[in-house]
Amino acid sequence: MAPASLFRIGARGSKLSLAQTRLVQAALAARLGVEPGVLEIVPIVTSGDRIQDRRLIEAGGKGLFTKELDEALRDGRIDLAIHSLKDLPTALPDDIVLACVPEREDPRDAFVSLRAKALADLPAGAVVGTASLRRQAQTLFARPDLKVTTLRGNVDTRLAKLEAGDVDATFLALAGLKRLGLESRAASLVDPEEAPPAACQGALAITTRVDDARVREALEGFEDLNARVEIEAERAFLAALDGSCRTPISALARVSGDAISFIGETLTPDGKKRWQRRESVALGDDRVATARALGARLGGEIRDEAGDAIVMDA
Ligand SMILES: NCc1[nH]cc(CCC(=O)O)c1CC(=O)O
Repeated sequence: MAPASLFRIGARGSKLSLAQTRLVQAALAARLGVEPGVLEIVPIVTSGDRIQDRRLIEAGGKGLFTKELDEALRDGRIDLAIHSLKDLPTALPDDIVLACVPEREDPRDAFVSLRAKALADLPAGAVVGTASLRRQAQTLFARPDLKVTTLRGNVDTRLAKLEAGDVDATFLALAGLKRLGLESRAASLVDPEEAPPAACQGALAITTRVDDARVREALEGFEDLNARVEIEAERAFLAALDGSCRTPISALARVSGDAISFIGETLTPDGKKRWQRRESVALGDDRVATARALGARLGGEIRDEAGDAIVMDA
């Protein structure tokens, strides 16, 4: 007889999403002292997965990957939803809450290439493929002599295209490679001081209904407070910059003891201009409030400084 379901966990059905959802399932089951099987995984197809036309994805923004999960929470088809935090919009619907941020995986980008150990080693004119506007801009900022092109698809597809020689190099989140057991594909790791990753990279989000006390209670103690503090700083930075999908934005906060250090930047898509801030402050008693204030202030400073230069036309 199948065990009774305690909670149903919704997530996108992609390989990476299911891999990270299984990790959460195992860790949460261990924390609650139950068999993993009673936390049932329910794959949910999102508009972002269905729509093949990139322009529609850009028009709909990040919400295209979360709307169906929010609806499944509302309908009671699932009790909690797992997201990559970097794909979660900064503003959530009023009835949905970011209930828990589990332990964060390594936030760094991996440089992946069969031709070079690092970006600096690529020959002039080499082609770096990535669908990420941020990675394109950072590449051109560091190496204006390279070519950038879009490289789409899931992690497997992108690695296959690299192997087929479509591009000379790409960047992938190390966290995703690790969760898929593909860490060995990383030729090197990007130093966040040189090119910070996407805000919230490597972190996962567990969302639920605001009024679901049973789930919120079960998630208490599963949160990693340092990860929460870091992502709150990074999301506040994003929100202050009004991160449209068309603005390359990077942000990384790291908590160490009572201090938080933050590095964040935005660039023009052609990589010709970059606005960057870095700062460390003491966290004090209200760690989340301090982190949010820091991210919001630094994001606001960059917004004021860059002004129209970062409001891109389509
Ligand atoms: N943009 C897609 C995406 N969203 C989350 C991850 C995995 C890493 C993470 O959890 O931050 C990836 C793949 C990538 O950027 O290489």
